[in-house]
Amino acid sequence: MADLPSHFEGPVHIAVIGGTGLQKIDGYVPIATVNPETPWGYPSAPITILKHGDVPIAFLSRHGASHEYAPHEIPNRANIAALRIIGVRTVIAFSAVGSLQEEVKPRDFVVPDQVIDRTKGVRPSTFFEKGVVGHVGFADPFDEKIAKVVRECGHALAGEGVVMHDKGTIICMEGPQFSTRAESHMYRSWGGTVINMSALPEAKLAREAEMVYQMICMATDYDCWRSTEDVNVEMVIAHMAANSGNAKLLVAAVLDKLSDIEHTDLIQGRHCEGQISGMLKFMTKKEGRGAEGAKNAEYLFPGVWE
Ligand SMILES: CSC[C@H]1O[C@H](OP(=O)(O)O)[C@H](O)[C@@H]1O
Ligand SMILES: Nc1ncnc2[nH]cnc12
Repeated sequence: MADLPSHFEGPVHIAVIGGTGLQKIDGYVPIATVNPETPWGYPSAPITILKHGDVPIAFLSRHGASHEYAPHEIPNRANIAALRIIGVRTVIAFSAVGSLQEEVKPRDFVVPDQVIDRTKGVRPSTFFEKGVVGHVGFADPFDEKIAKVVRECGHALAGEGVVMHDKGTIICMEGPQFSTRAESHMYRSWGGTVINMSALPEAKLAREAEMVYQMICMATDYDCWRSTEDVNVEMVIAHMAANSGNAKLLVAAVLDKLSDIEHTDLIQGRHCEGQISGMLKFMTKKEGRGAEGAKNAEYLFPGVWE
């Protein structure tokens, strides 16, 4: 990667954020690595730009190039801001999750449609502060249009052994320790389908940044509610490694589908455009706006205060 250009001309509309066990995606030619410094610092790793026909793809490793960031240390604001500044409007986020339901077996995929926040407030989770107030709708944290594409791709790969669950609620816990048995049972009673440590604030920040965001989960364990074998890191890594072929097939199919001309407006996030930036100006009156907060919002949305 060292000798790749550190600049890429032209916007990249689609990004994949890879998580545990998906630190890179193979089969694509890398054409650049970019590492923008944002008002919130640098992303967790340089962003690789991959050649994919006429529709380049950005890839970012959530936990860093060597998995050096624990879930609570991930520079989520820098990650989302850096993707936004290079043009990304659609994020496919991949996550290794514990299953909270019998029918979601290790190595199955889930396209979540809801999330319950069990993080502990220690992660910076908004771009809007320091004299700029913004409240965004988050009733449906993921994007139904992208979810539909992911589901279709998943079901089309059934012959390859891909098992896809069309809906589900993620419990996003703080970690880095796994849950207690009592917590795991409680999450089940809440209707949780799967559990991870990284859906939030990533999804909230993507919403604030007017980006289309959909997580794809792959189950790696039954957490600790099932009283069989309790989750541990080796188990997570082993299932991820064993099924990484299918994970990559699925991601590739989704990228191919999203690159179709019919999805141009979707991947450019046209249906979200202006929803957040349009609201900011009316929220905090000009005379009360903080210089730093205003400058940060301007970074995300050039011209927002005009
Ligand atoms: C290694 S087990 C816990 C770890 O795995 C998941 O990572 P990611 O969502 O980035 O795939 C989970 O969220 C935890 O961060
Ligand atoms: N059981 C679990 N709890 C939280 N995050 C996870 N990631 C994978 N398995 C997990």
